[in-house]
Amino acid sequence: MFKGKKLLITGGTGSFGSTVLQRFVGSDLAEIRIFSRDEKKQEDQRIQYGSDQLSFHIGDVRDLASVRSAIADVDYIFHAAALKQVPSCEFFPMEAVKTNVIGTDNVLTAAIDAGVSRVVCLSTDKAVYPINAMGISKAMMEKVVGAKARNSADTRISITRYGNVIGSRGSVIPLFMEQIRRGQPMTITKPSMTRFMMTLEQSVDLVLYAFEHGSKGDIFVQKAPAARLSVLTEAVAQLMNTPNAPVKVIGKRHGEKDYEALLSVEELARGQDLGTFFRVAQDGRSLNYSQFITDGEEDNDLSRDGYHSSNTQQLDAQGVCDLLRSTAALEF
Ligand SMILES: O=c1ccn([C@@H]2O[C@H](COP(=O)(O)OP(=O)(O)O[C@H]3O[C@H](CO)[C@H](O)[C@H](O)[C@H]3O)[C@@H](O)[C@H]2O)c(=O)[nH]1
Repeated sequence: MFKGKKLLITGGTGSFGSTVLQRFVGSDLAEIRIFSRDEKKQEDQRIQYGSDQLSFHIGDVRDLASVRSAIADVDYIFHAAALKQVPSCEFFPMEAVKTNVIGTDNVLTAAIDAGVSRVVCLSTDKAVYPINAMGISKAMMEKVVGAKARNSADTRISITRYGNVIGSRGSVIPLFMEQIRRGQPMTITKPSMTRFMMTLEQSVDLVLYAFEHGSKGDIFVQKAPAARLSVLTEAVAQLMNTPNAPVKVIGKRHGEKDYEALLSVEELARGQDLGTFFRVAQDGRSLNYSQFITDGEEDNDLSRDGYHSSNTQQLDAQGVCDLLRSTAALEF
């Protein structure tokens, strides 16, 4: 599928893009094109890989013209560019709208116009029952993707949703590690909070699965275990050989949830369980609702709970340690 093709990664200098590069540099892709705003991070990747297979485009998904020029002649897109920090999006919600909603609309408009054959858009568990600006903007992003997917004949667009990615840039585990190194207490917001835990490699697997199997508008979710924050600090302390490292409870930050959902009740009821993944197909009905009174389907069983970080498999400290040890981005 990839042989001789050109792949564009928006937000390609982030944690996800870097993991894709580790896997695909040297593959039979003709070109991997990185699209992002930060010239320094692009320069770092250019030096790190020193590969002719890579090309770099400076631009911003908010700017349709820059997106169009980067997308010309591309076959596939992984759309990872996003504002993703919960607290900062709470303070600057319109910035989240510009990047996550309008930016996605720009990427898909340009992709459809350019005849790109497949696009996978990355979303997050925070888009399910969203309560913060980041999640709300990602939920809107999913709606934009759904609408674009419905109306595009030649470009197959799907979505992946996943939870917290261990060791991703700006996330809590590297922060805890840094705090221990500096002899500071680990700042924990609420010990009983749970978060899904996925590795960067799993996030790439999910995108590749969606890329290969996605029909238009499909949402793919990877099943994942979760852990309480208290278990997370215990595991990090253990791996850093500081079992008695102090912890300071600082309270929930703006917009945070006690637990995250990867599938709503309705999505779980109509989703397909594929073993490792769930697939939620797009609702294929048109806006002509009157016909559904006669042709409509029975509601599925809505009695089950959604799929969330408090009812999935819960890891103990040993389980978290095993996961963290397998994460290349973390050096203990
Ligand atoms: O000093 C801190 C900072 C955070 N946390 C807690 O650690 C957990 C994870 O926090 P992160 O900041 O690592 O992640 P978020 O859950 O806020 O959001 C992250 O996960 C999302 C997916 O759910 C997106 O990927 C997003 O980009 C990414 O920041 C949260 O329960 C948070 O309350 C602490 O205990 N102490």
